[in-house]
Amino acid sequence: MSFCDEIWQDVEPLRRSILAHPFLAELAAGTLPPESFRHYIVQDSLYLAEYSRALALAAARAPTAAGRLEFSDGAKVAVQVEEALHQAFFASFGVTAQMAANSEATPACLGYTSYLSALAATRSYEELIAAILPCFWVYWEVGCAIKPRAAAPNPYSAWIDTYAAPSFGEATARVRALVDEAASNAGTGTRRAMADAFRIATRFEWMFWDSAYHRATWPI
Ligand SMILES: Cc1ncc(CN)c(N)n1
Repeated sequence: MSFCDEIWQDVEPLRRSILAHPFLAELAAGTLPPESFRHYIVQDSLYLAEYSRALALAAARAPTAAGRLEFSDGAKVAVQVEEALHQAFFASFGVTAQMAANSEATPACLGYTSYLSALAATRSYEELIAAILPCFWVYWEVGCAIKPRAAAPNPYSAWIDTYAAPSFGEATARVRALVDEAASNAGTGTRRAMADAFRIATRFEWMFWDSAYHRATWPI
């Protein structure tokens, strides 16, 4: 079993909770309240700006050319491709540039991005890329799970299609291979830290959808 297979199995209960989350169930059914999706898409745009920085830092620290290429390309895609998706949703869900610019990151969004930034600043390349992986892999799993049962027509079909696209699956497989390669050269302590980082980032994925579903704000 590869390292990635092990850490994927380790987060099985979290993945089950993600797949069962009402945000995703209602998104698949096309019944998710537009306010919840608007909340998600604005927060996701804040998230992706920071995620792209984490990818750029991973690219800078990657020991191989394959890693530098993959993560620098990912940094570009996070800004260009996913932002284009967001802009299309902003237009159809009535979010103006001004509204997006004035939005503050929620605790879930800031927690996730700050965690990635902290790893990039103070931990190993191995831990950083393990924390980067759920953003690919969890979305790929969600996209593939939702697509066959999604209602049609569905106001969220562009979102579903993006994360069920074969090209997204291929990018996920390439990042997984980089994580496996890093783990195969790492000692026990680093591998344990990588598994922890992967689990924490997967938890943040659940929290991100949950926060959008409840349209969370700061409690004070
Ligand atoms: C929070 C989050 N995680 C993952 C993805 C997919 N790149 C995303 N758009 N947003």
